[in-house]
Amino acid sequence: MRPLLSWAGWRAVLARTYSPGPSAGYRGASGAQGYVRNPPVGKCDLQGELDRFGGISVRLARLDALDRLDAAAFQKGLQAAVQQWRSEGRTAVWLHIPILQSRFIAPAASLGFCFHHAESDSSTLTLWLGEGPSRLPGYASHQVGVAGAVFDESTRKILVIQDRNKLKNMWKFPGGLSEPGEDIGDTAVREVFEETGIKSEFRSLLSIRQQHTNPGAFGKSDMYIICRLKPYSFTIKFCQHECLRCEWMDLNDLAKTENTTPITSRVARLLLYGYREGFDKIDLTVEELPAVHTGLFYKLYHKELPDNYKTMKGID
Ligand SMILES: NC(=O)C1=CN([C@@H]2O[C@H](COP(=O)(O)OP(=O)(O)OC[C@H]3O[C@@H](n4cnc5c(N)ncnc54)[C@H](O)[C@@H]3O)[C@@H](O)[C@H]2O)C=CC1
Ligand SMILES: [Mg+2]
Repeated sequence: MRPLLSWAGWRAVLARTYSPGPSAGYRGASGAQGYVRNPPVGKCDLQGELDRFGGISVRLARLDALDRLDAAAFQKGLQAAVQQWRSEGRTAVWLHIPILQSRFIAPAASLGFCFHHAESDSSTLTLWLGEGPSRLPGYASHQVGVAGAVFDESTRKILVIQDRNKLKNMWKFPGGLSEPGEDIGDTAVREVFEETGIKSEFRSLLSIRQQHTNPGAFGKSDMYIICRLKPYSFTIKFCQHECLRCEWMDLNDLAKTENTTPITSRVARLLLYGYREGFDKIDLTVEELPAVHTGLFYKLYHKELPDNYKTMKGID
């Protein structure tokens, strides 16, 4: 068996942090902005990253000798490293721990580290070193659910389901949770298809509900967004796992029935208003725009803006 890495060796490794250089370019999950890939440091190649807010990001997965390190040696080394970072004026430490190295969580916690977030295969702990209370941003605060109000203008019918897993069965729109990285409209179309077999396309965003300490969101806040969709198939083949019933219902009936949730009732009435007075009265439409700093694109939802206002041509 190879010997465990000594405290002195671990301290030397951990205490070595790096400053961003001109070739910085990597953006870490912790929000790390500048980063330089460093030359290997002996057997333990610590990738210490300094972010643009003066915090240090330590990824234990990048340490060569991790398997040979015991929790007590880690704690001593981390304590010494924190002391050094503090003396260097660092603002915070982000500690990324692979799930199989979770034995390092308790020693870090005993030094004041707290959980910031966890993904399926790793956890991230933080320690604020700066002045006053922590200014580190929290992790995701909401779960996002999206439903599709699939409305067929030619028949005035709307697609509704009753959820199999609810104690009280009320009519509601098919929908479900958004996948990471999924556009709102795509979630609505996917969920509607999975739950009802109906194919549809996105038209607009109709409403957003925000609810805090939601039991279905693990006590976090829930954002529930309802989209207007246009159907292009009509034969229902509903999911037996999730739905008890599914049907095309007259929009007037849905707007008047008591056997529905308040949010479904309100959106049915909103749709009826849009159907009679023009959907432009109720629709938030979407446009893709480029992000200035990242070169990425995003979707912006708002009431339709006349072209002359988009270009500001002829507007004083
Ligand atoms: N006011 C309304 O009309 C309602 C709105 N919502 C909103 O819809 C969104 C969620 O939609 P859903 O249709 O519930 O999600 P979903 O369609 O993504 O998933 C629901 C399915 O996930 C599975 N599932 C969920 N929790 C589970 C657990 N703990 N164990 C095992 N299986 C589980 C079940 O198969 C369940 O049928 C949320 O944003 C929520 O607030 C949900 C219900 C009613
Ligand atoms: Mg669902």
